[in-house]
Amino acid sequence: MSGNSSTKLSRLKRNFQPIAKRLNKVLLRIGGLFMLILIVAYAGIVYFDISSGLRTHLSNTVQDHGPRLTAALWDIDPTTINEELDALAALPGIVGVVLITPSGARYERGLSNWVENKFSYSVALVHKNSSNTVGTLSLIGDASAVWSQLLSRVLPFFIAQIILVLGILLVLQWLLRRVVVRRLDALTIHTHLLQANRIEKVPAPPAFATVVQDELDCLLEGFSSLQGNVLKNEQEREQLIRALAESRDQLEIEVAQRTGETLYLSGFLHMLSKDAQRYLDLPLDQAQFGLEETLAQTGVLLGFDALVAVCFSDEILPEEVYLWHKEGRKLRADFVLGRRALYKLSEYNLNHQSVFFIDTVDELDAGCGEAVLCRDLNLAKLVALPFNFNAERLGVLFVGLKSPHRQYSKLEMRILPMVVGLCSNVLAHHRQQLALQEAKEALLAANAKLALQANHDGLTDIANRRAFDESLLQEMRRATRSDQSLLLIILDVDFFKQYNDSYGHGEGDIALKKIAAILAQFAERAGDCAARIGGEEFALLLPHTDIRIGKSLAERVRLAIIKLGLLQADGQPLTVSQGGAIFSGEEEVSPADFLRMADQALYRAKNGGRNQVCIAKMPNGPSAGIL
Ligand SMILES: Nc1nc2c(ncn2[C@@H]2O[C@H](COP(=O)(O)OP(=O)(O)OP(=O)(O)O)[C@@H](O)[C@H]2O)c(=O)[nH]1
Repeated sequence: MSGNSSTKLSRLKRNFQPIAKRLNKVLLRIGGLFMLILIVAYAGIVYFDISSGLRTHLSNTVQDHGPRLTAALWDIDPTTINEELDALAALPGIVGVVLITPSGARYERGLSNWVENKFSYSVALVHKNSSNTVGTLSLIGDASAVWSQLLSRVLPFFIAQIILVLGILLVLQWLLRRVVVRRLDALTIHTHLLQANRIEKVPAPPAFATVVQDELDCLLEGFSSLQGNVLKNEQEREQLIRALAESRDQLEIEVAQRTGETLYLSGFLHMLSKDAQRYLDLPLDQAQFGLEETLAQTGVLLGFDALVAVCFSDEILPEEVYLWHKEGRKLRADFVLGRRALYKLSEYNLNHQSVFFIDTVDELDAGCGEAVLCRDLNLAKLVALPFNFNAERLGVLFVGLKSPHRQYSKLEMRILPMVVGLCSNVLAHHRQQLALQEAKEALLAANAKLALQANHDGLTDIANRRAFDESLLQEMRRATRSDQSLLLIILDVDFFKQYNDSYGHGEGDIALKKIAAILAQFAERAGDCAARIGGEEFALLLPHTDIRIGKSLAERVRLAIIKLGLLQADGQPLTVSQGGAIFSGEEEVSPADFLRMADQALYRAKNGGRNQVCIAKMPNGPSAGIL
């Protein structure tokens, strides 16, 4: 306890002590007064008792000695009178004897001043026979004996009274201390300890046995009320704190649960998003495995027994079933749910994407798709979650349980739509990918056809003029870069007009095709090009071919065409004239110049009698001119 608290306690005690002291004084005075009254009363009683005893003693003495003294006075016998008087004076308690005769004679023994003595007894002595008074006898009692006797009797009483009163006072004081002062102390301490932060540890205030309407009672009542109020407030506060703590704990539990759920959900979402990402990277033919992996992960995580994603058939694909089963069970081969064959799965559920529970599999028709599914997969209950994509009914996800007692939890029912969302996205993506692939293939085919049409000659199926021009430019650049020679041969069918005229255009076309096919055989290397560049005019572009090889090759072409056996109407074989040119890669000529060179050589071949080969070199080259 601090110094300040001690001072406070002392001050409190000081404030209450005068009450106790006043009570002590009152008790002391009442006790003293009571004792005094008792002693005085007792002394009075004793005094009267002693004095009356003395009087009785004197009276009895007179009774004893009176007759003899009366007889002696009647007989006037002085001796006897004196003897009797001496005898009387010698008696205890008698300090003086006075006898006065009618004649005035006076006999005295001992104390003579009897008038002042309160304890004297006088009696007239009367002769029994004559009834004459013969004298007056006065006996003087011993006052000192009375006082000493009084003292001897009152003193013990006085002492006893003092002891008794003191004892009573002590007892009263003890009781007062016990009942009042100690309680005052207790109240003081109680008051001091009466603080809000330790109110529950403060002992109950002392209780008085009797109801005393004084300030202590008021104080006590006040303290009790105060403590009661404070305790009540404290209890209410504790209840509130407890309730608050309980609410906080509950809140913490809920937060933890929600956090757990959120973590679980986010983990699940993470898994799904990873799966979704994975699907994008999967080749088309592996989408099924990817989806079944997702179903497996979902089933294992949530503790289901089977997950089946049924994707309805459409114009592109037949019905697809993606399955995961805990024990590896498979579905019957002829299992078909179909877009409209769903048992009990109402139109409403399908249209509104709402979950449909099939709690009792036994209620299903034996032949329906769900019954087959449950039987094959040994399931007791199903939940069906339809899924759409772009307002198109895409399919249904079935989540099956083996035990009829296992329930679908709220958390699961929050997660499953995510799986459904993923399924619908994956399947839609899969189908879109397939459709896209088909479209792409068609486009590629169309493009290829177009490219073919753009670069190929429709009649002869070899390169056309456009492709030839590109090839010529390309190969001239390459020849320049690699410093390699490039051979260009222009071929023109001789007297083809006659042939046409003789056999018709159809036969002419056939001849052109056959010639083109021969040319294609001589342009098999990479970079070689056989093209139809005019009506009956062809070109051969052969990289890495020098003049010697070129001449030999042109000769073989000429012979090969003759060997086709195409004959003019006069029996002569259908021949071609060839004009060639060599580009060494060094000359600075354009494709048009190069082509013109070959054309000039062809012109010379025609003029030279046809069915022959003329090959020219660049005019600025080392061997320019016609060979
Ligand atoms: N059947 C057919 N004939 C064609 C085609 N293109 C051009 N011709 C014909 O080829 C002939 C070319 O005749 P000309 O230019 O007079 O030359 P030529 O008769 O071959 O005589 P020279 O070239 O001088 O030997 C024409 O009759 C054309 O009708 C074609 O695609 N099909």
